[in-house]
Amino acid sequence: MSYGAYLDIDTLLSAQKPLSDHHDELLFIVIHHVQELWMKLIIRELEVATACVREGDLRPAFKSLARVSRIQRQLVEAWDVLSTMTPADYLAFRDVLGQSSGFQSWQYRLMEILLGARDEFMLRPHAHDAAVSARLQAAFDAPSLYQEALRLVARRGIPVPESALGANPAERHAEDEGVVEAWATVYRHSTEYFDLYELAEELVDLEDAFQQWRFRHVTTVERVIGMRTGTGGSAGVAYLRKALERRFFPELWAVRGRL
Ligand code: HEM
Ligand SMILES: N[C@@H](CC(=O)c1ccccc1NC=O)C(=O)O
Repeated sequence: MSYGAYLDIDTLLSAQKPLSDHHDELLFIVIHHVQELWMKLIIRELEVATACVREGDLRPAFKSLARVSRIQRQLVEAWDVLSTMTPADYLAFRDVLGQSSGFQSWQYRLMEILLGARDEFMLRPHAHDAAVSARLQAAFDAPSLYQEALRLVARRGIPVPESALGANPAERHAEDEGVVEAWATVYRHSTEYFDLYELAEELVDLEDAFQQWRFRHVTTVERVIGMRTGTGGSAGVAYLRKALERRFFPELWAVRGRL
């Protein structure tokens, strides 16, 4: 066994296939590949963390979530490299992208779904791919990390509204006053519920970093293509700004104003 054989480096390094001769297209491809690889690991850790929370086994869940946080730092930092690409550098090869777009990143959607996002539009771009669709749909129909956290809170004897516990996990979770109250109990009695309190803070860290990623994405997009519409057919910057308003754990943010 050699380094190259074990890591299948030839496959890895043959996957960057620029369609133009423009210098920055390789950078554009590498950044996406790096981000997709990190997303692959995040998905695994989120699946493990969700299963652990379901079992009430928080120690390994914290280990996974700590790893997710560190990977997220890498994802956020990666924008710095891409922001060295000027509008002219990007526009030189943008045409070769056709109608392809980040909308079609199934791993990104899976991360959002595992965390608790539930929007039918997320599944549509993947309808043509049976394997991917099945994986997204399975996550969509299963309790999210957040739902498992709320179920654990309820099992500890803190009242959580039945609707938020997810009789139907595929239903969209809207901000719920009763859930804010449940988290307020955890935060007010943090010595009694220390592990739940720690879990809540880990989730806030995770959403904080996710928002930072979205913010750096939209800022990079604005500096590179301004207010142009996206190749995926959206309004571009305006759409991405709207996505910044989507929260996975709305009550964990709301509770901070109530303590
Ligand atoms: C110059 C670089 C980039 C530009 C100009 C850009 C532009 C855009 C635009 C305009 C959209 C909205 C969809 C559309 O209409 O096309 C979008 C969505 C998206 N992009 Fe990028 N992007 C860039 C780099 C990246 C990178 C490096 C990633 C990392 C994987 C990424 C991932 C995504 C994802 C996941 C979405 C969907 C977001 C959502 O629906 O909330 N993009 N991008
Ligand atoms: N939506 C971008 C294109 C784009 O960024 C993109 C195209 C193909 C593969 C990945 C992409 N990255 C993220 O959206 C644009 O409108 O320029």
